[in-house]
Amino acid sequence: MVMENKTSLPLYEKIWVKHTFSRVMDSFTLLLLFLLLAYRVSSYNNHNFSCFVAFLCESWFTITWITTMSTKWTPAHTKTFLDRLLLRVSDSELPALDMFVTTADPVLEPPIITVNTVLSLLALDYPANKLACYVSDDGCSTLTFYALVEAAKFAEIWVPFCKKYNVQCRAPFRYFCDEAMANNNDLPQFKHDWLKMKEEYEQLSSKIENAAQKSIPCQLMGEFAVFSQTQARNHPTIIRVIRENKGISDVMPHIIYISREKRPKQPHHHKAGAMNVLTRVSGLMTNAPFMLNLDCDMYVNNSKIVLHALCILLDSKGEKEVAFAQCPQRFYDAVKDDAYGNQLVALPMVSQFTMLLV
Ligand SMILES: O=c1ccn([C@@H]2O[C@H](COP(=O)(O)OP(=O)(O)O[C@H]3O[C@H](CO)[C@@H](O)[C@H](O)[C@H]3O)[C@@H](O)[C@H]2O)c(=O)[nH]1
Ligand SMILES: [Mn+2]
Repeated sequence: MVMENKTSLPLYEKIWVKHTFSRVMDSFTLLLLFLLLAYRVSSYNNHNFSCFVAFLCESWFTITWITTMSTKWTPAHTKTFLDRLLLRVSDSELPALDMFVTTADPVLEPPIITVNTVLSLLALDYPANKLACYVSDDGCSTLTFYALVEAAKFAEIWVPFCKKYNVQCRAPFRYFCDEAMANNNDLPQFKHDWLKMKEEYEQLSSKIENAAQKSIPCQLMGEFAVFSQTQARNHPTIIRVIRENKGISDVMPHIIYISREKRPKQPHHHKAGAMNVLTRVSGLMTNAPFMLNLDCDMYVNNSKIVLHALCILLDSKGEKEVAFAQCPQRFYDAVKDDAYGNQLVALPMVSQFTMLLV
């Protein structure tokens, strides 16, 4: 018997979920929809306007139904094998990664939220010298820049703390929400470090909060001077390296602030425009073969997420077939009963219910 070479084992596996019953039901529903449309066409009468409107609405519903169904047709769980990846690729061989965070408005998207997103990225379980975090600020906000400069200082203690105690959720505002976290580690030093870290985070929050209360968040001198002649929608490009990684022993990744050029009559193409600039600037500065993108109101809740994604992207099959890996989104601080439907829980239920009405 030949022992299987450990380095040739797949790095991920797709586990298909069986759902024959719901497939049969969905196919039946689709058949009913087509029959209904066929009936509308066959009984079409030029003078019956309501019949025409009904036909249009039902056609639209059928298209929406098919689109929704196609996303649920072949559900699968993806299982990744981190141990196999780490056997195959050593720390020094792991590829570099450029991480992009976009923010657009310091009022609608408070900088403390963006700061938490950035902190969760800086503390990822991945060699820090391979990581660069780029923040695109479409609001060209002194406050956002100030918050990032302060966050970079806090990160110098936050990142080692997360790694030392293997913290799972590395966005401090979520981590410190749960007092139980203070007691879930038996190391004698932990409680002391936890309290200190909480205090430091509260100081960072209040610094940013105080700066937000002022019309000018801080003195526009030194690295802030560049903001003295800018307007949110009329300014040249600003690129600032907030923190530079100093090599293999440094635990902090690069942090780069970018506010792309904006002119009043020039279309900026929203997030797509920002992403375009991020890829161009990072292409010149670090040019990593992989990119990770988060909105400013998201955070990483699994510190090994990059390794999981690499299991898919570096796998011999995945390498050829997969262009990107995306995590399912989970929502925090949702409004009771999801009144605005943000969590997309209601959509499948509504489409089933509408079917009943049809
Ligand atoms: O001119 C802009 C407008 C938006 N954004 C950023 O783009 C992201 C998403 O914008 P948002 O208005 O929050 O859209 P959402 O509907 O909440 O986001 C979802 O939908 C977007 C597309 O509509 C996707 O790009 C997002 O990834 C997805 O989370 C945020 O980080 C914004 O800061 C910019 O950088 N520049
Ligand atoms: Mn959003």
